Amino acid sequence: MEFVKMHGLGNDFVIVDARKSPLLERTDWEDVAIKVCDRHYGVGADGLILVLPSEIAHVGWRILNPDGSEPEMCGNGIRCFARYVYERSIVTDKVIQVETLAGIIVPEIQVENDQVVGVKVDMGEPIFERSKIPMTGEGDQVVEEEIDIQGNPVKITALSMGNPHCLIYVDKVEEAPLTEWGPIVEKHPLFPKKTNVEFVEVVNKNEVRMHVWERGAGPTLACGTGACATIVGSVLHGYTDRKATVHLPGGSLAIEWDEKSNKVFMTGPAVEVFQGTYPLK
Ligand SMILES: N[C@@H](CCC[C@H](N)C(=O)O)C(=O)O
Repeated sequence: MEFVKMHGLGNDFVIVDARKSPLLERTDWEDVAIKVCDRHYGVGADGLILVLPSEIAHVGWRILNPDGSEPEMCGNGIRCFARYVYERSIVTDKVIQVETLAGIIVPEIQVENDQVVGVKVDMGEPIFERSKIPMTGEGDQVVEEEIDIQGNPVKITALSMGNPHCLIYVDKVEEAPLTEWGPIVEKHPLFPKKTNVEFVEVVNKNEVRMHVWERGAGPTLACGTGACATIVGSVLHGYTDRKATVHLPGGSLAIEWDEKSNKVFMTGPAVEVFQGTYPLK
């Protein structure tokens, strides 16, 4: 299997063109993802991304987490995917429609002097309805809801960017109990499909710092959908403006929650690291 390794702010992916036989017919991609993403015995990545045909968009994709689970969307991954399909002329338009489990997502390739300098993505509208996040419990929206984590009362704000996110605001993100509470909240019974967990420190009206524990992956250097959820949640709380920067361990993302369209836009880099061949059985 030929692949390309790419990353967006250190959130890294193995990308495979699976549009043709025999890859198109494979039914064991969950197992392949577990093996390929392994950092000791595989290529090492935060996700496996497949390029697929689509009947309703320019191109289709699948993304699989390192544990083999299938998320609905991935912000950093879709920027890498967009650059991959554009630079290989799989899609020649700079505005690319991608069929995902979260609907059609539209990344736009940014070019300066014939070089791709970044990707801006129309990430669609945030979803607040509890049942659609999905979450169990009472009440329509989940803003500052108290849950118990190891005997500590903790306020959470939750929403979906196609995939579920649970925000926890902290004074200092460096001191947040990421690896301790992350897996507990990820698998909390309130989230029937599990959740991504973001610890957020508000710096000012235009900047936040965020560390993420990703569903099915653990701590990663960045999360695009998480950055979008962070700014949407921060606007709801009155902590930031609609246009703000999210600083992550791997770098920064520019996020805008547009008032008119209600859509969230994410802008950031997509970098190719190397190409290779992986032996599939
Ligand atoms: N890193 C991603 C999110 C990948 C999916 C996530 N692990 C999930 O299960 O929802 C991003 O950049 O958004």
